[in-house]
Amino acid sequence: MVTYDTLAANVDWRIAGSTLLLFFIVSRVLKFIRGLKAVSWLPGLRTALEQPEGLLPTGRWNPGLYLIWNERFTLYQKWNSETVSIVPFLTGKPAIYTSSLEVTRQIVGGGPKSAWVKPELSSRATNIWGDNVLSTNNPEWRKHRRILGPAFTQTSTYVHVWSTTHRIYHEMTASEGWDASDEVEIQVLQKLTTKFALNVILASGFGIALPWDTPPGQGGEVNLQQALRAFADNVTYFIFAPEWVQRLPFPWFKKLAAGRRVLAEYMRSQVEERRAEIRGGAEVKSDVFSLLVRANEEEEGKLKLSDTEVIGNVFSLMFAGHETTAHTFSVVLGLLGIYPDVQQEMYEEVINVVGNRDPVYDDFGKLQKILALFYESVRLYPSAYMLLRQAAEDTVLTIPEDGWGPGTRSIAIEKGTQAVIDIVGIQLNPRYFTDPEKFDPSRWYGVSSDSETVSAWSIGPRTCIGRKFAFVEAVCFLTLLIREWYVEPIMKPGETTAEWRERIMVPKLMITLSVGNMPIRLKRRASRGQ
Ligand code: HEM
Repeated sequence: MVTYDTLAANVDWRIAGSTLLLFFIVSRVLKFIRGLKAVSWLPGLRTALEQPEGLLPTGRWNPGLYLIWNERFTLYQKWNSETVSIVPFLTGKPAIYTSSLEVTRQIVGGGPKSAWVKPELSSRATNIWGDNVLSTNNPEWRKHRRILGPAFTQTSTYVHVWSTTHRIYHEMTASEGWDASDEVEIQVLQKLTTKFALNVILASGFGIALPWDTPPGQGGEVNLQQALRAFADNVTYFIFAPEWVQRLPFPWFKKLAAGRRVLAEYMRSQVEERRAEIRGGAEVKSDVFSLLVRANEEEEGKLKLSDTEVIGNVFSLMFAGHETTAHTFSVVLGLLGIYPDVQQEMYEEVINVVGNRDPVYDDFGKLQKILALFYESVRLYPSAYMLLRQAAEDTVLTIPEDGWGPGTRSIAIEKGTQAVIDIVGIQLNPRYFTDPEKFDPSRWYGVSSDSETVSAWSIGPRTCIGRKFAFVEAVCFLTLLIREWYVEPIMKPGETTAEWRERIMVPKLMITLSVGNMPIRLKRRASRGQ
C-alpha cells in the first residue's frame, strides 16, 4: 500500500519545486503578455505590482502612489507620449496613465453608454454612510447629481458661503488672539486651515454653526462636534479598516464607533426635521443640506433618494468639500510667502476692489487675481491629484499619434483595464501651460472659470460640483487675510525661500494631496490700504 510516507520518500522535492516555479513563471509571463495586449502594447512602465499601489513599500518594481509626483517631469517625456501604460507582471491589473485632456474627456466624459466607471475601491472609499454622488456610476449617479444640482446653481448658496466664510474668519482671528497682535507665528498652518474649511462646510453645507472654540464633551460622552471632528480626522480609518476591526473593543475604536452612531442619528433626525419643515410650508434655509432635502421632496418614484442616500450625500460633500480646500489654503499661503511680488500684486487688487469696507459677495467677480492665485496654487499642488476609472467593457480610446499628435490613432482597451487621470501631469503639460513649473497666477487672468483649462476640478458632466463653493470660499478668505496680514515663511537661520519650499512643501499623497506641516509668520499691515 502506498502511504503518505512512502510517497513523500519517493518525491524529488527539488523537481517538484522547480516544476511549480516554472508553472508560476509561465503563468506570470502569460499574465504580463495579456496585460500588454489589454492596453494595445502602449509603451510605458513595467512593474511587479498593480499601480497605484499605496500600501506596500515603493521602489523600482512598485513605484506606488508617488509615481505621478516623483516622475512628474519625466514619465511622459520618457515614453514620448502623453498617455502611457503601466503593466504589472506579478499581481494586479494593467493601467493607462494620461496627462492629456483629450483622452481624459473620453474617460470621464460619462454618458449613459460610457465604458468607464469608478473602480470598486474608489466607490468604497466614499460610500461609508450610503450611496452618493461621489460613489455611484451611471445611471444611479445621474439621480444623485440631479438632486444635488439645484443647491449648487442658486446664487443664494454662494452668498451664504461668502457670509459664512467672513464670519468664521473673524471668529478665528478673535479666538486665536490675532486681533490683539501685530505679529503671529503659526507652526502648523494646516491645523487652522483644516478647522476653518470644516467649519465653513458645516455651516454653509449643513447649517451647523460650530463655534471656533468648541468645548470638550462632558463625562466622556461624544458630543456632535467631537463626533464630526473625529470623523473628519479619521476618515481614512473608516474607509480602509474592515467592519470587524472597527468593532474591536479598544477604547479608540469604541470612541470612533460611538461618534459614528451619534452622527448617523443626528443626520437622520436632521433629515426628518427639515422634511417636516418643508411639508409644513416653512421657508427653506439656504444651506446645501436643506436645499438637497427640498429637491428630494419635489422628486417622485425612482428618482427620489432614500434617507440613507441623502445622508450619504451629506457626508460625501463634507468629505469632498473640506480637505481639498483646506490643503490648498496652506499651499496658497506658503507660495505667497515665497513670492512677495505676487503677494504685493494681490494686496493691491484687494485694496483697489474692497479698500477699507467689508468685502461682500458682489466683490467676488471683481477679485479676478485672487481667484487666479487660487487656480495657480491648485495647478502646482492639485489636492485631487488623480482620478481613477476602470473599463467595464472592451472599449477604444483615441490618442495622439506619435505620442503628442497632431494626428490621432485609436487603440483597443480591454475590460478591466484601469485608467489613471494624472491631474498632476495635466497641470504640468506644456501643451496647456507654457513654462509649467513657474508659479505665475497671471497665466489665469481673463480665463473663464468654465474653461476646460481649469481642469484640476475635473472636466465634463462629472466635474466637481463644489468648485464654485471652493472659489467663493477661497476668494473671501484670501481677501480678508491678505488685506490684513503680510505672510512670510518661518525659515531656519541662513535658509533661502527655495530651500524652505523644498523642505516644507513636500507633497504627501493620501486621499488628497497635502504638503508638510507649514510654519508661517503673519505681520500686520500698517493699516488697511497701505
Ligand atoms: C480645492 C478644492 C477642490 C478640488 C481641487 C476638487 C476637485 C474635485 C475633482 C477633481 C473631482 C472629480 C472626482 C472624480 O471624478 O473622480 C471632484 C468631485 C466632487 N467634488 Fe470637488 N474639489 C474641491 C472642492 C469641493 C467642494 C468645496 C465640494 C463641496 C462643497 C466638493 C464636492 C465634490 C463632489 C460632491 C464631487 C463629485 C461630483 C460627481 O461625481 O458628480 N468639492 N472634486
